[in-house]
Amino acid sequence: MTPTTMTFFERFEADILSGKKTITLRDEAEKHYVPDSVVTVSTFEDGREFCRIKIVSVEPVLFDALTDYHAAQENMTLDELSAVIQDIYPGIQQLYLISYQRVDA
Ligand SMILES: CC(=O)Nc1cc[nH]c(=O)n1
Repeated sequence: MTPTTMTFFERFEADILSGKKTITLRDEAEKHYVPDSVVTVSTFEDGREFCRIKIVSVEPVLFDALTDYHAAQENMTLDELSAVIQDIYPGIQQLYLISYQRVDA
């Protein structure tokens, strides 16, 4: 079934709303998003809905293959992105790069 919701940590909300963060890296459990589908986005902490996004693409990427380009799309340095991903997904190599566009409400 096509997922219709996605959660983000509250600390990412401003970057998503401003268009500075245009990708998210997720694990195996969240690889089933479908390009062109529209997803309601809410905060992980309290489930507050704050926007909708259209999924552009879903591609596998290894943690060790992350680059400055990926980091820029997350509005981070590569060191910051690596630390964030290691914190959220400790020890995971296989990630899924989900690219998205904000959809007007
Ligand atoms: C809630 C949650 O897992 N949020 C994540 C995980 C990875 N990247 C991201 O932007 N947000």
